[in-house]
Amino acid sequence: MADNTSISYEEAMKNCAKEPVQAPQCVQENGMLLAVDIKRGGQIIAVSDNSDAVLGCPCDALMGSFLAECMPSDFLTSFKAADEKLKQGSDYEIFAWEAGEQSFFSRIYYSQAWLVVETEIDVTDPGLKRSCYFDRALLDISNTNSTEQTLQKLCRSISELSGYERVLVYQFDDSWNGRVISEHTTREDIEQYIGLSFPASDIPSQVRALYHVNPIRYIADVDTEDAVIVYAEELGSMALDLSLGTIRGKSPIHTEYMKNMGLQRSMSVAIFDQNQLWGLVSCHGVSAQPLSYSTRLNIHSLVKLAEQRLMLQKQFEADRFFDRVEESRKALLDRKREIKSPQQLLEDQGHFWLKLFEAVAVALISAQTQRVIGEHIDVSTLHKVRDWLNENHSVTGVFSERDCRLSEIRQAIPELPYCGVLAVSMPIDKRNQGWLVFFRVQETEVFRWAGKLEKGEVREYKGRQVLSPRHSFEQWQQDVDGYAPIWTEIQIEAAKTLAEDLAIGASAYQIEQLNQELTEANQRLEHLVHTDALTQVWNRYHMEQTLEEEVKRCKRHGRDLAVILLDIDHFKRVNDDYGHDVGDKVLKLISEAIHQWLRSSDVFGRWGGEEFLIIAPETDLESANQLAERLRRRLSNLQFDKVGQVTASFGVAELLPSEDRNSLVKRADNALYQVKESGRNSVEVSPGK
Ligand SMILES: Nc1nc2c(ncn2[C@@H]2O[C@H](COP(=O)(O)OP(=O)(O)OP(=O)(O)O)[C@@H](O)[C@H]2O)c(=O)[nH]1
Repeated sequence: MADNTSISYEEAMKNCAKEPVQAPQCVQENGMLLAVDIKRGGQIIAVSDNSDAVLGCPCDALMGSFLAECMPSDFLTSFKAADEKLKQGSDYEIFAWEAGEQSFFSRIYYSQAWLVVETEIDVTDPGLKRSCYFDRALLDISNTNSTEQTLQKLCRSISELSGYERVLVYQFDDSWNGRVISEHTTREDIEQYIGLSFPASDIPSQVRALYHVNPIRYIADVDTEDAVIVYAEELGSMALDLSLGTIRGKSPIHTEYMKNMGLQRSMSVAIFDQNQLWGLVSCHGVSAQPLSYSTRLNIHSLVKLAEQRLMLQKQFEADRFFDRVEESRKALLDRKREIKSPQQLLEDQGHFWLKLFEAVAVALISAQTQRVIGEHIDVSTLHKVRDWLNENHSVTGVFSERDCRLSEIRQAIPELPYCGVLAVSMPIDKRNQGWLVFFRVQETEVFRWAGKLEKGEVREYKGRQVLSPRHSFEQWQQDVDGYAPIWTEIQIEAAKTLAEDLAIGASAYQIEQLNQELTEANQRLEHLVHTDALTQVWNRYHMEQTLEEEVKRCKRHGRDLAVILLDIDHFKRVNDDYGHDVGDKVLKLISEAIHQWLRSSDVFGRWGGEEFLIIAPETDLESANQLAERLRRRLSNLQFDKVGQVTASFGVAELLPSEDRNSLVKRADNALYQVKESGRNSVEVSPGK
């Protein structure tokens, strides 16, 4: 992200990435190295030329001899145990040993078939009461409650423990620029880097890769010459891989970089988040001062403790976030409340989600639904978003984007004013995939860089263009547009969970809708089964059932029950003279009229053709007779379009204690027949009780 686009800069970056980050044939002079051939019984095949200064034994004397012959017994005992552990699979082992008055630390590891032994004298760190500091530091760090606090304590503790004048923590961004998020300095004249960003090129990829192998890099003193490793003659041009070591030689470019920064010594320790390089603790010293191996181990322990605290705090933050997500889920899936449509659920929860996801708009887009909470987005744009998501991301069901300039969705839908998009599919059904989509606006990201990578800082090194170590760490500010804040893993996970819940909500709602439709269909069916299609009064089936019930009820309670059977007179003529349609209309009008003239307790239905039945509960024969007479008169007074007057004949019967419904209707029918026989438009009563 550095402000450099020139070809020479990019080439130089690439060349830098090829550059080894160590001088392979050297070790720093604070320790000595020897390598042995295990197959040849531990014969020494490489020795650094400072062996005399560290072990008191010159290089020539060690070369070709066997470990068992030239190393003291205390070393050999510890070495044996450590070597066993290496054989069991550990990458490296360390152990302390003594010879005469002197204490030593050795670190052993394999470089291909050779076993490498690095040894340092255990110097006493001047002015430090290490154990007390270390214990205090452990307590301090383990009692911290926030990332900021943890890192502050870590920087301060390391500085106190080691005497480094500046200890800082870089956190990497997704482009591997390191931002200084915590810093402790011991002197006022030490420049502060807090808040500044160091470009990715300062810690290139091969350096970052090395931290995965060996999380500590220690430069004892930039000004001392490294010791050269001498190899046994028969090995020709071999080179040991010292990646697992701590005293590997300084790369000239790194040395120069440190000098430009005004540093005499440094140590950096990687901080990991689940095997991902999260950041670096970088310790800077402006004066030469030895740092014992054991203090370096202590610093590593503190970093490991802080790493645990950071991850715990991160988990705690994630838990808090998920607690809020859970709150929302409960509301979405609350079975006690009425079942709501997905749109209603979005309306209920949308504003809460906007805060939770730091978004400006959230939309639910499916074939049936387009609903947005927050900033307005028009429907046609929402359709395009859905179509684009269906076409490009329906398989994974997730799409997240933060970069305006690279965003495929922005290129496909230029009118979409957002560059931050997080979309998760709602698995309602495969053909009709719905999407829950969050939108963020672009924000200006401010970088305060420590120094500027200028074209002029590309230079020739070993015949090719490389980046020159920077001379200037002077601050400059760069405002980078075109990004929305990054969508974090937990936000993506939470969005997926909420979309699944919404999909469940949508299904429940669909089922509820279907149930309602089914109930309505059943009601319609019930109506059809019991109603006469032409006149919309009860049909014969219903009338028979009702009469059966009424007969039973009236007998049980000893109540009266009467029926009136009526038949329209000469109805055939109506059909013949005016047509069937007119006949139908007359039947409908007569039904409507009689229905209106009856009491609500009377049951009126079509018995067949132009014949109708009235069931009159709680009605004796005389009352039924009067009712029939009243109906006959009112009917004969009606005037029908084209047809004019229409009359009907009535047969009345009351329920006798001994009879059933068939007999009751039969007697009414007989009475009706008599009316028809004797001239029509009259009422005849079957003899009563
Ligand atoms: N338009 C129409 N006519 C019907 C319907 N149901 C029965 N009819 C007619 O009603 C007439 C009944 O004729 P008939 O049984 O001879 O009796 P009528 O002409 O009414 O004479 P009487 O009952 O003796 O007074 C027939 O022409 C049937 O076709 C119907 O749903 N619509």
